[in-house]
Amino acid sequence: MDIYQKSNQKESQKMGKKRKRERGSIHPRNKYSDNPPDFGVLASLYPSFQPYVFYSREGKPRIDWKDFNATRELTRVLLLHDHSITWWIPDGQLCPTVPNRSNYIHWIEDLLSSDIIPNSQEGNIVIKGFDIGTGANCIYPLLGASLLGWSFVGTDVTDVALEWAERNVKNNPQISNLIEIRKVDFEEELTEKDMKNGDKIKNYHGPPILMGVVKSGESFDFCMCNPPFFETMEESGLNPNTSCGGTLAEMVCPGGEQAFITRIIEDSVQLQQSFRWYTSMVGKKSNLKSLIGKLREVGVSVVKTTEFVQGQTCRWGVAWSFVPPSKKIISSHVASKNVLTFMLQGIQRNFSAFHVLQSIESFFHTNGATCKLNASTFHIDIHVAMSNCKEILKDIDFVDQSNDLQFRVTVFEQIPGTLLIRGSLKPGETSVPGLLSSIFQKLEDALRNSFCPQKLSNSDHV
Ligand SMILES: C[S@@+](CC[C@H](N)C(=O)[O-])C[C@H]1O[C@@H](n2cnc3c(N)ncnc32)[C@H](O)[C@@H]1O
Repeated sequence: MDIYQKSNQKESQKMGKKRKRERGSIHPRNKYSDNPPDFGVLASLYPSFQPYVFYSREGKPRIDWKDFNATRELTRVLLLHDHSITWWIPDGQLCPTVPNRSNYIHWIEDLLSSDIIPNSQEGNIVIKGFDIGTGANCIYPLLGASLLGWSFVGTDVTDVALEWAERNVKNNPQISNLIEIRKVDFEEELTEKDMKNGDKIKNYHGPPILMGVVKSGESFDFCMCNPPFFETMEESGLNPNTSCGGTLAEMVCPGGEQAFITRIIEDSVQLQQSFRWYTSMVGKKSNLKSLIGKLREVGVSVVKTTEFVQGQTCRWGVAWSFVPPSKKIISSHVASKNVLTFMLQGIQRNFSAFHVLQSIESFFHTNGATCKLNASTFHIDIHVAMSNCKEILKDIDFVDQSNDLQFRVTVFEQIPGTLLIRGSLKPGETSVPGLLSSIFQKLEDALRNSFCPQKLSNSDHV
């Protein structure tokens, strides 16, 4: 290899790493994050896997991702080898990839251990999860129970999914007491014609999802869902590069994932804090945006999103809660000596952080202050000359007219729809006690009126 090829190779490695960083990557706690499965080693340990492994010209062991039998056998040996799970699914059922599904489990683990909402768990209580549409593969309960000791209710609607999920649980007595498979009862069966006409039906009208399935008095730490992504079976066949199987009932729902997840949101409004976190996987980024809008409309207290990237597959995760966020994050007017902050929650969808920044500038500007806006760092340096700013200082009776005030206001995006506004005195600057805080109170009222009028009362008590 000459030097040119070498540098080309280095360059493409660099580009590869850059692309990977840009697109996100496997969760750092994922078992396969530093150790991707070695098909050669697996083939030597598991003869049943051998026939599916071939070697590239460079001598790298590979499998044919379009061969359902190969992907199913890979999942079987990975679950056995790395998780001591005995597992199988019948032909044609959706075949999960283990590293990919593990990312979702680890993201939920992050949410549960974060202090975004207060942790209600004390002591060593087993975490309770609810897997909506667990499938024949029952992958999330099996992984969650074996990796983290979580307990699960896994639901489904089809006989084959329920029968095989039960089998997969029973075949693993070491964790079977942690998993309950629950049948979703419903009267009206969706016909194949209904499913195929899915693109004409935007509202979900299938079997119950949470309401009517969650029993009275039950509560869970989280729910999770890999929803039927597609509106039609034709749409589900768009990716010719993989063959993970998947039947009509597994892959398709009238209205697609948008309708399915919207129903989960509607159910969550009824069930409120019966779940600490509601979560779902989202297959299309365009759907994520409108789902976040819907979540803001129904007044959830927190929304979090993530990207799951595994090889060529990219999916998103959305999580929300009705539990009031930890005081630490949202407390209004946290005053340290020269720094004040307040949160603006429930900002209407059509407004961005930049709109808020501009509105802060115009608030001070129309009140006679001098402002210098820096759009790249989202801050404004403000100079309030007492003699020019009578309006803003009205009702503030302790002002020493001889002193000017210089401070910086910065806008931080916390989560979608929530901004943190921070005001800090210029280094070395001192202020009449309470002056900055009084000005800030006026700014907060003005911003709330402009950007989140309906949230005025809500934000007062969180
Ligand atoms: C895309 S598959 C996911 C299977 C598995 N969780 C996975 O990640 O591989 C969607 C599953 O949801 C089930 N399903 C559809 N509607 C449902 C409902 N209302 N309640 C529970 N499960 C449902 C389907 O039968 C199917 O098994």
